Amino acid sequence: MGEKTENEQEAVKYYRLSEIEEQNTFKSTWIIINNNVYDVTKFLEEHPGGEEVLREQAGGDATESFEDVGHSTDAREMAADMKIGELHPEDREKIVKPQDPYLNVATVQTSSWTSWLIPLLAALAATLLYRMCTAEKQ
Ligand code: HEM
Repeated sequence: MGEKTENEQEAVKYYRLSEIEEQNTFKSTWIIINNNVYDVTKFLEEHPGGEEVLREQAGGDATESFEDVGHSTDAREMAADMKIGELHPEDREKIVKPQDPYLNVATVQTSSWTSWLIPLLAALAATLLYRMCTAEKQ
């Protein structure tokens, strides 16, 4: 009793990202953590961190938020009970979130380039204006 056969242990259910993304409702809430898919529908109300944070991640990758909180071993064991499968290997690269901050950094760098160009132009304009004014007096 309770013993798993070799087949049961090996059988991993793979879900495509598109299927997981649909499970973002009250009726069914799935989240992805480290490429594992968890059905947290029944856990929403019990979550010590609140249901809101889980619903925000519903249907998507919650790895970063989950790790940021520094969940206990207990929490990880609870998660293991809710695991229903894994993200399809072909879809794993689609959820690489850490790239986003780098994209943001690039955007910030572009805007800082314009932020020194504008004062430079303003300074040039001021110099020209000053020269024009002093020229009139001579
Ligand atoms: C299956 C997934 C999850 C399980 C089983 C779980 C379980 C738990 C448990 C047991 C705690 C109590 C503290 C601890 O033992 O570490 C906790 C706290 C917390 N969780 Fe989760 N959690 C899950 C996913 C998430 C996700 C995805 C987020 C963020 C989006 C999150 C945010 C938090 C926060 C902010 C706390 C801290 C609450 C506080 O200290 O007041 N959790 N979680």
